[in-house]
Amino acid sequence: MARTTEPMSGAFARLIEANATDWQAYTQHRFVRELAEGTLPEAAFRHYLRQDYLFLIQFARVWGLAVYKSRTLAEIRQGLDSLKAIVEVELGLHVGYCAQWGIDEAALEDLSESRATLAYTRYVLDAGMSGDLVDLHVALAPCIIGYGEIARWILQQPFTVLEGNPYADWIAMYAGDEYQALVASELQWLDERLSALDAARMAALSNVFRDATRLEADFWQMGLDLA
Ligand SMILES: Cc1ncc(C[n+]2csc(CCO)c2C)c(N)n1
Repeated sequence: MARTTEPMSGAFARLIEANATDWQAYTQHRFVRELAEGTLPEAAFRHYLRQDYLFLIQFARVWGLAVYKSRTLAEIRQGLDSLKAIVEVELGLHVGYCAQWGIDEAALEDLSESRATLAYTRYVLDAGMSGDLVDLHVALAPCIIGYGEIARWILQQPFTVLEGNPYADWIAMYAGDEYQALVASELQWLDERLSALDAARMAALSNVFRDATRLEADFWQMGLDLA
């Protein structure tokens, strides 16, 4: 597991700096702290897991949109690989993980989307539809890069308890090398694209990043509120 955090220094880091308060409210949310301590009510986590299943289905559509918004074969492949990863691997893992928490597949099929799930997923889809591939990736950054940072942050906190923590598997998955490598490659993709943009374009993207970050924080809050 990754135990150190290299401070980000590329163009993407400027989006975080410009939205530091929202970013911290998301990445250090009470849900995240209680997950780290192992004190999060299990009902909150179960609710989060159920809605996350619906979230992942919408994110498969987001990667389908990324394929459509691509300009090069390399970009199409990248979108397709992510789409296949969600549909063929991540959703299956999620269903298996939910089963460990006593949530069976039939219960997942029966769910309706909460307002927080609707707002966040449709926001990302709209950012991609009304913008270009960079808008789409910036809207995805709180999800992909945020979860990586959250897992690394958790491992550094003095209040974090991994032994006997019912959420230890969840933390280990996002702190693990495989997921952290995905975060690093997304960060590199964004740094390359963002470094070529002017201030006005960066300001517009900063708003997309801020909105998506707030909607991620609302997703945590949804878990706490319905517990
Ligand atoms: C609310 C919420 N936000 C982020 C993730 C993490 N996540 C979801 S899909 C994906 C990969 C994108 O291709 C990642 C990293 C989550 N599970 N739930």
